[in-house]
Amino acid sequence: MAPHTQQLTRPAVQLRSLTRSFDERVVLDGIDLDIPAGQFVALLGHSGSGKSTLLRAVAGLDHEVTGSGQLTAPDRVSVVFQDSRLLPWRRVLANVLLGLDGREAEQKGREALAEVGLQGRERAWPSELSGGEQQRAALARSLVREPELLLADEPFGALDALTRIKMHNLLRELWERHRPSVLLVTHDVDEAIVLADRVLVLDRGRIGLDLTIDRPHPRTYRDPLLGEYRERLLAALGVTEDH
Ligand SMILES: Nc1ncnc2c1ncn2[C@@H]1O[C@H](COP(=O)(O)OP(=O)(O)OP(=O)(O)O)[C@@H](O)[C@H]1O
Repeated sequence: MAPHTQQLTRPAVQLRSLTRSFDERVVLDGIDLDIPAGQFVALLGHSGSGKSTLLRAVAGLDHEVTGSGQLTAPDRVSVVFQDSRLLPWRRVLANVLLGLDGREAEQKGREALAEVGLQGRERAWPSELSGGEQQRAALARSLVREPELLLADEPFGALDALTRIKMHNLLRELWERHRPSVLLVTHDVDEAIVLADRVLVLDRGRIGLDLTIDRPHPRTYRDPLLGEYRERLLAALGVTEDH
């Protein structure tokens, strides 16, 4: 079990020489990383580079792997996955409240659903929601727990391009309002630079590039000044624009 210690001082997440292996295969090879409280960080890397492994380690969900190193993360951590993981036999509000009881919790659940634009859908079944709405409900479920750290593993990967842009705006708005630290795993360089203030590239088990995106929000894909960041990230991923 990952050693999660209560952390009252900054940074929110601290990894020291974090190593994780599956059998003989080393996936994370001595990672050092600090994420200050309230920072929005995106994690890029090739398929199989270990992004999910890193996120699962920070979430304390990596029971199958062997590993070493030190890991500090806040107590209140929420995780959102590519698939909403709503329970099909529970209505939307009941899914959001899962494990929480009482009137106060219910009120917070209703407020969280309103925040993600699902007011009036409290009694719907998950199957009655679109993919984007299901991800909104998943975000509401994480919000209601007032996370200090939000971990998101390709949360918009299965959505169409238009819905994805709406979800980007929503996620950034929620972040502005609640200011959790965020670690967002994505394949999408544009998603990373539009949303995050800092982008990491995982390469051969290490952080190959740690890039601060110094542009104001809201950002759009068309911002020409984001082009330079895109190029640096693509180069770190071994992709050149003429391919
Ligand atoms: N439960 C497991 N058992 C054995 N090997 C695993 C397990 N989970 C992941 N791996 C291996 O660890 C490596 C990193 O996987 P991980 O899922 O972290 O990569 P990723 O960067 O998130 O990939 P993707 O972008 O495709 O989701 C891969 O080679 C994968 O095969």
